Amino acid sequence: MNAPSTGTAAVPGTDSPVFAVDGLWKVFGPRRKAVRIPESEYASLPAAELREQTGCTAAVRDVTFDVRKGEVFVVMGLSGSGKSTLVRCMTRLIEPTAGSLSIDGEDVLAMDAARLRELRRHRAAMVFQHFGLLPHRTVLDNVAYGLEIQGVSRIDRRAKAAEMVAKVGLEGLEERRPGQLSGGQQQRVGLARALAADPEVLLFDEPFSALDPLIRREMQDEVARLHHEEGRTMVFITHDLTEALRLGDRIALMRDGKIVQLGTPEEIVGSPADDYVRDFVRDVPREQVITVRSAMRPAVAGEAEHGPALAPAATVVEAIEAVARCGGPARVVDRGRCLGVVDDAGLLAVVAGLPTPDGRGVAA
Ligand SMILES: Nc1ncnc2c1ncn2[C@@H]1O[C@H](COP(=O)(O)OP(=O)(O)OP(=O)(O)O)[C@@H](O)[C@H]1O
Repeated sequence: MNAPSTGTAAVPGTDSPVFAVDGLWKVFGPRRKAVRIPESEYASLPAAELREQTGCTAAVRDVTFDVRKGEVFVVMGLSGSGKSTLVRCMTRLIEPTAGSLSIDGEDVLAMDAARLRELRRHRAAMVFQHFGLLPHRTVLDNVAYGLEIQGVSRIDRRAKAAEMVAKVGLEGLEERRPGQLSGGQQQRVGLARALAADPEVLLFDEPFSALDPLIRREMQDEVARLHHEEGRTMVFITHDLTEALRLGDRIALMRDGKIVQLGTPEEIVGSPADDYVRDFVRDVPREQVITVRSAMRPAVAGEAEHGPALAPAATVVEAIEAVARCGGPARVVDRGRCLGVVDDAGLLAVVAGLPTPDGRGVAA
C-alpha cells in the first residue's frame, strides 16, 4: 500500500490552513478510558478485533489534514467510515479522544464553553441533513433565528435574512412554514440560515442525501455557485463519489476511521493510493476528471505554434472535442506559453486507463 498522498496539486485559495487537524482520534465505548487508545497496543487492532476484545469503536484513527482557506474540502467514505464523527470533532460537538485541532491557529481543544459557542455560531456553522427547521416559524424567521440568538436587532436580522433567502433562490416564499416546502426548498432554508451568520467555514453533513437525484444535483450546483461567488471555505461530508468529485477541490477518502487517500479529484481517480481506492473509483469516467496537464506530451517540430489552445485544467473530454474538430493535436497553453500538446493517442490512453505521460492513470 502506498503512503496516503497529501494532495499537493494547486487548489483555489491560498495555502494558509483554516482548520489544522493533527493525529486526531475518537474512541467510543464504555471502556474507552481503560483501553487507553492511542497509547496502548489496542490502537493497532483492526476495527472488528478491537470491538471484540474491548467493546470499543475507534471511529477516527490518527487523522491528520489541513483545510485551506477558500477550498471545498470533501470528507468521503462509506457508511460507518467515520466521516460524521470526524467533522463533529472539528467543532467539538463530539469530544476528540486524542490529537490536536486548531482554527486559524487557535487551539480548539483549549476553548472554554463561551468560545466554543462563538466558534459554532460565527466561525464554523454546520448544515445538517435533517434541516432542524422550526416548524411554527416562517422561512424568514427560520433564517433569522441564528441572528436572533446572536442578539442582532429585529430590523437588521430580517433584512439580512431576506438577503440570504434571495441568495438561495427562495424569494417569494418568505412567509411559508417549513411544512409547506419541498425537501430541496427546506434544505435551501437550512443553507440560508447557516449563511446568515456569515461563518468563515461552512460544514455540511451529508446535506443532500435525503433529496431525490434531480433536486440533489440542483443543490450541488447551488453550493458550487455560492462557493464560486463567495470563495467561502467549505467542508462537505458525503458518501457519494460523484458528489465528491463534482464539488471537492480536495477529497479525503476514509475507511475504518482512517484517511486512506487525500488528494484532488484528479489525483484520487488518476493515482489511487491502494486497491481499495482503485476499486472505489473504478467506474468513474476518467476523461471527465483527468486534465490535459496529465495527458500532454512535449511538443515537437512546430506543434507549439499550431492547433487549438487549451488551459492546463481543461479536462480530457474537452480536449477530445477540440482534437476531433481540428483533426490534429491541441496545445496546452498557460499564460501564453505552450506547455505541451495532447493528441488522439494520448487522449485515448486516458479513456482506456493506460498510463498517461506524467505517470498517472495506470490501468485499474
Ligand atoms: N455515539 C456513538 N457510540 C458508539 N459508536 C459510535 C457512536 N457514533 C458513531 N459510532 C460508530 O463510529 C463509527 C463511525 O461512525 P460515523 O457516524 O462517524 O460514520 P459515517 O461515515 O459518518 O457513517 P454514515 O455515512 O452512515 O453517517 C461507526 O462504526 C459507528 O457505529
